[in-house]
Parts: sequence; structure tokens; C-alpha cells
Amino acid sequence: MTAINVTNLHLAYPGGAQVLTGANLTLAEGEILGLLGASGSGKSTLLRVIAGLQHPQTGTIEVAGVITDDDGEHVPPHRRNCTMVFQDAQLFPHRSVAGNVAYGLQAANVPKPERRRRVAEVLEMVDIAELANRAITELSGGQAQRVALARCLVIRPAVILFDEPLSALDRGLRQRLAVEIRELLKQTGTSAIYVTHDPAEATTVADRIGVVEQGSILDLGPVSTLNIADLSDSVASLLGGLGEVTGVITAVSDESTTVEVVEKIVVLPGRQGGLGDTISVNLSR
Ligand SMILES: Nc1ncnc2c1ncn2[C@@H]1O[C@H](COP(=O)(O)OP(=O)(O)OP(=O)(O)O)[C@@H](O)[C@H]1O
Repeated sequence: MTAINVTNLHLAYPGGAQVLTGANLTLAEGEILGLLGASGSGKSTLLRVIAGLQHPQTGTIEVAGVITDDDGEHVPPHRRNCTMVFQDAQLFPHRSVAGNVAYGLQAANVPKPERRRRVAEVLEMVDIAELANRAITELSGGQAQRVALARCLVIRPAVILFDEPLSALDRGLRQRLAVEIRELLKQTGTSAIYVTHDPAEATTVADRIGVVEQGSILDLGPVSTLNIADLSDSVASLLGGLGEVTGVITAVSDESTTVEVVEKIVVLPGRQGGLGDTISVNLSR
């Protein structure tokens, strides 16, 4: 079974340009897709459509084996086997941390003892057990995103849709949380689409990278085989720009090497050096 199947999606805002023009996407069970794209390319729109918060004009969407959109028929958001994490967390300000996390279980009439057990378990997983009774207004940005993630994980959805969840946080925290989010998704077998502007974050979290361009989704394939030399200029620029650059390696694995060049991030295929090494990269073709 596939986690998500999107076929030939079209969407235009009233009075606006066509945003999605025949977008196709397949996400395997347990897979994480990192989605990049220029500002205004339609990344948020795509996630909102998959979540059921907006309806496409035409096209078919299937989430965890269930058709959710087809020919004017739409399954409401709360009946889809997917949830969404937003940039600004969107927590309920009048509920405590535990109250926010319990919300989805209450709505699903999960009995109180099981609710308590599952909330405690997931707060432990995202490493904020000690914040259970804390007011939402007293949380840092990073803590708020941990609560938002816990609120999704607790209902055990097949798919989580992330819309720039870490972009309000500073780079160091962003890299750390990106690693944790990947671990949690893999540990729970949850599939995900992860929208971000930051290519380093995308390659840290995702198995595969896609780009939203001109209304459709371009699949760049697995992170381990990403090669900037194969990409068009517009896509390469999303991954860090062109030309000769020198920078410091900030993340390295057998699959990819991330180089930070002042405020620019470049992702290279394979292992190209050690953490903290200075490296020169020629991105011209
Ligand atoms: N409610 C709306 N009404 C009209 N146009 C909209 C609406 N929401 C988004 N748009 C337009 O649709 C296009 C796609 O927007 P969307 O927010 O999906 O892009 P995005 O890739 O997520 O952008 P960003 O990276 O800046 O968040 C943009 O041109 C935007 O101005």
C-alpha cells in the first residue's frame, strides 16, 4: 500500500493564477519526502489539499489506501489518516501541554486511562515529559513545535504533513530538531511530506527530495543520489546556488555532505570530508 497517491491535481485560487497544474506524487509507506520550491510555488497549497483543508478543482488523492478526493467527492480533514504540523504550531492557548496533546484522543472518544497513558508516552518520546502541565503561552518556539509534533504522533496517523515546522527557529536548533523528527518518524513508521526552504533541513529529514515548480512536482530521487550537476539552474539554485564556493562541512553521512557557505547551504552527493572541514565546491556546469 502507498501512503499517498496524488494524481493529476489542478487548483487555482479564485481570481488568481493556476497554482497546481497536473501535480502527481507517490509516497511509499514509511517514506519521508522533503519538498522544496520557490516562494509562492504552491507547497503549502499542496499540503492543505492533501490534508483536506482545501479542495482541488480536479484530480485524485489517496491517503493510506483510501480515496479522499475524486471528482468533487471529498473526505473531511478529521476523517483522513493524516495530520499537519504548521510553522506557527497552532496550539490551543487555553489548554496545557498535555491538554493539547490529548485533544485528538478526546475527539476520538478514547477512554481516559488509555488517553493518559498515550499522552505520557508521546511526551516522553518528544522529550518534554516535564512540561506536561505547562501553559502554552510559557513555551519556547522549539518546545511549542515538540508539542505540535506530539499532538500529531499521539493519534498515530499514517502520514504527517509538515509545513515549514522549524523555520521560525535558529539554525542550530533547526538542525537538531530535524534529526530528532527523522528519528521519531522512522521509529514510529510514519510517512511524511516535509516542506521547507532549507535544503540542509530537507536532506537531514527526508529519504527523497522533490521540488514544486510550475504547478507540478519534480521528483529528484533519493537524497543519497542527489547530484547538483544533473539539475536545471532553477532547481539547483533551490539546493544552494551555482558557482565556486568555499564553506565548512556541517553534516556528513555516507549518503550526503552538507556544506555551509555563509548563509548558503549546498548539498553534495556522498561523503566528501569530515565535519568542520573547509571545502571548495564548483557548482558551475
Ligand atoms: N487563499 C488564497 N487566495 C488566493 N491566492 C492564494 C491563496 N493562498 C495562496 N495563494 C497564492 O497561491 C500561490 C501558492 O501559494 P502557497 O502558499 O501554496 O505557496 P508556497 O510554495 O507554500 O509559498 P511559501 O514558500 O512562500 O510559503 C501563491 O501565488 C499565493 O499568492
